[in-house]
Amino acid sequence: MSASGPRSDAVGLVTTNAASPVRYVRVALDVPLPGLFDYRVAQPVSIGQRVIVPFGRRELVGVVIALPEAPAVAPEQLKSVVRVIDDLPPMPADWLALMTFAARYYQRSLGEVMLPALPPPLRKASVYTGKRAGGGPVRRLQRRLHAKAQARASEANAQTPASQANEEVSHGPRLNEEQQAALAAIQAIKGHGVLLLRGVTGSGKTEVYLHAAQRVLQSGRQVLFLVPEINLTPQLEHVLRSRLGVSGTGQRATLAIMHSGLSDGERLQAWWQAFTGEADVLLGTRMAITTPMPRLGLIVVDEEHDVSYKQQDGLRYSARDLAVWRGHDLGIPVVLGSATPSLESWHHAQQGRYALATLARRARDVALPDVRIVDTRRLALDQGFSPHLLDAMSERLTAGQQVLVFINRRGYAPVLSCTSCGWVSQCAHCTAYTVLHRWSNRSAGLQCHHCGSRSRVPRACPTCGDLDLKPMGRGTQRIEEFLSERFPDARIARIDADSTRLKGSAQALFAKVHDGEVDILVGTQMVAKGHDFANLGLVGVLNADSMLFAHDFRAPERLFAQLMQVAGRAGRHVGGAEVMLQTDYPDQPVYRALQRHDYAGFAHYALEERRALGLPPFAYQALLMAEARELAQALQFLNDARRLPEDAPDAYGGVEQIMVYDPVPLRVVRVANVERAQLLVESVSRPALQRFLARWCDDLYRLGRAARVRYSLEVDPLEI
Ligand SMILES: Nc1ncnc2c1ncn2[C@@H]1O[C@H](COP(=O)(O)OP(=O)(O)OP(=O)(O)O)[C@@H](O)[C@H]1O
Ligand SMILES: [Zn+2]
Repeated sequence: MSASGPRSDAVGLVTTNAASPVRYVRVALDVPLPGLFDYRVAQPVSIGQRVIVPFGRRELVGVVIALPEAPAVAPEQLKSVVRVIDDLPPMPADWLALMTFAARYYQRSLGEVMLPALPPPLRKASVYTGKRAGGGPVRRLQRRLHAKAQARASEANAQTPASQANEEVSHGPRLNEEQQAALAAIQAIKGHGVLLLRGVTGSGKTEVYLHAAQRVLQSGRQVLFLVPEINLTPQLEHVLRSRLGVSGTGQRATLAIMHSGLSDGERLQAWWQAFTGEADVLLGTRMAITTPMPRLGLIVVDEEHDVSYKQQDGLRYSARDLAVWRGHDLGIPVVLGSATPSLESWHHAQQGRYALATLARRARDVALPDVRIVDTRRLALDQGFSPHLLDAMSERLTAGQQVLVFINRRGYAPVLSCTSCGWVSQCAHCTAYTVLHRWSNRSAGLQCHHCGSRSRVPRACPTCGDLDLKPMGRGTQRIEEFLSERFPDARIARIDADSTRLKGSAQALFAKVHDGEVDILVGTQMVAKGHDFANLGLVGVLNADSMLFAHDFRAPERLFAQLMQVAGRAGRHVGGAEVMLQTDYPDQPVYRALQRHDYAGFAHYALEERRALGLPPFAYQALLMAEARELAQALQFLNDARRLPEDAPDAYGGVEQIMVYDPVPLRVVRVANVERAQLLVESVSRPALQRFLARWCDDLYRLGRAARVRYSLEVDPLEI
């Protein structure tokens, strides 16, 4: 397995050849302890190989990081490696370097970063040592693939030879001038460079990616495609399968898919195909970014602004940021595409650190939809709908077009309340209201969207006994119910996290919409992104105002992106489409910019504000979160954490560049009976912040053990 490009940061020293006897190995393990672990070893072993080692009373899989001359502890205390796993070549140096970078940047131990980056079967000791291990998961996979290939070969002999390789590659549309210019800009990148492709919704960014990918494949290299959501993989998979031509070998390029909806076996297969170079293209969600690919030549990050690229638990990495680092390390181009780039990426492009290509017009000869702002302040609304929106819906339905109603709230109603005493339904375990849900036509219940716990709908008010309990506000289910009464002939589909819980159900629902079997689509942000609807003439936006005054400084950016995305689903194949946005605040700059389809104007305004306030991308942040039974404990821990640098000012060199804020409770303080608080750390210098965090983490570890508080540190948090 050869890795290309310069190694910026070699993890180990040298890979010894198997002949010379290695006596000790230094291993990364996925355990909540800092540092690496030394073992004695009798078998030949190389850096990057996996080993099974005893740890406490368990056996764990670890990755060999170094082959030290002498162990870090007394040799007689060393335990021995149980087994050297040799079903794969050692993990390549560029992968080890990526993991080392991620561990350092996100302030986690190497093992906590490395092991979770591997498909689950590769990091479970039991699948190698158990009675039915059958040589381990990789050998089993190889046998399965081999058997499949043989079956296919004998079938092909019996019938006419019509395998995928001989299938006709379909040709896409001719690139327009803007698309050609964007493609040329990607091809002009020599070695590493990031290109930000800003293309309005429906401008044909996908075509640009495809052409860029095709060139890379022809030169014999691999392509990594990242999409923010599982739901977008089938659509892009279909396009890639029909469009990718030959790779460097003269064979039809092959594709592997990776996302969290796969079984462990499926994920291992996709990973293995990318790792061995058998797959030319890997299409996946954020987890795919850590897949080793020996011939990687291009990384594409579609919808690069999407928050789904940030992992929200465990190692809180940004797949987009890792993609940029990986491209740099390998000396290859990275394409970031979006209609509404993140302000971070946009800022880089403005400063010339990223190249910028713009697709200002839609690819098909249609105009962007008209955005109409409906001032709802003096209107009588019917279940949240203005007469304007209802009339417009009737018209579009009569004309045979589809309508999308967007509301970012699932369930029936966000809260149940008592009309006489004001009681509201609250979760017993969280500081949050419980949401009223319809489970079926006949049954309803209350559910907490924070801890997931469910309860029955009380028959009478728990405080005053009144029987008149009413749902307040509305979510997708109530909207769906209302619309089915209002438009009895229309076929209505609802797409949200509830209606798509079962595997494959989202895909089935989207297929119905694409096939024209749906007239009205009611959906949350799940429907907003990426989909190329052909016949959607009207988008109605309800309740956007609820996101206007969130305390997070990124809220306007996120709202604007979301509205641009959802508006962009309208009129993609035929013109004359319309977006109706209902609001009590028609003069908000976010809405005005949306009306003008003015991303650049919005970004300029938002960046100026960030600059004035010293917020990212003009500053760098990290967030320390603490969880405890009681808020006071969490706050105490954070206060102690805040004072740590005072005890050892010299060790924290450069601390004057660091701003540590006061600890604050989270907006939703209690979730599942755990109370939470957080502390923000900020600096105008990324290196200074990194230095501070590295030292701080060591001290936090000691503090945390004594305090019995669970804590986590997030670098570059997206929500504060
Ligand atoms: N050069 C072209 N000529 C004609 N049609 C094109 C061309 N390029 C793309 N298209 C079509 O335009 C439509 C929109 O393209 P695509 O879905 O790639 O847009 P996009 O930029 O990814 O949009 P979004 O950001 O909204 O997802 C598709 O139906 C695509 O087939
Ligand atoms: Zn709860």
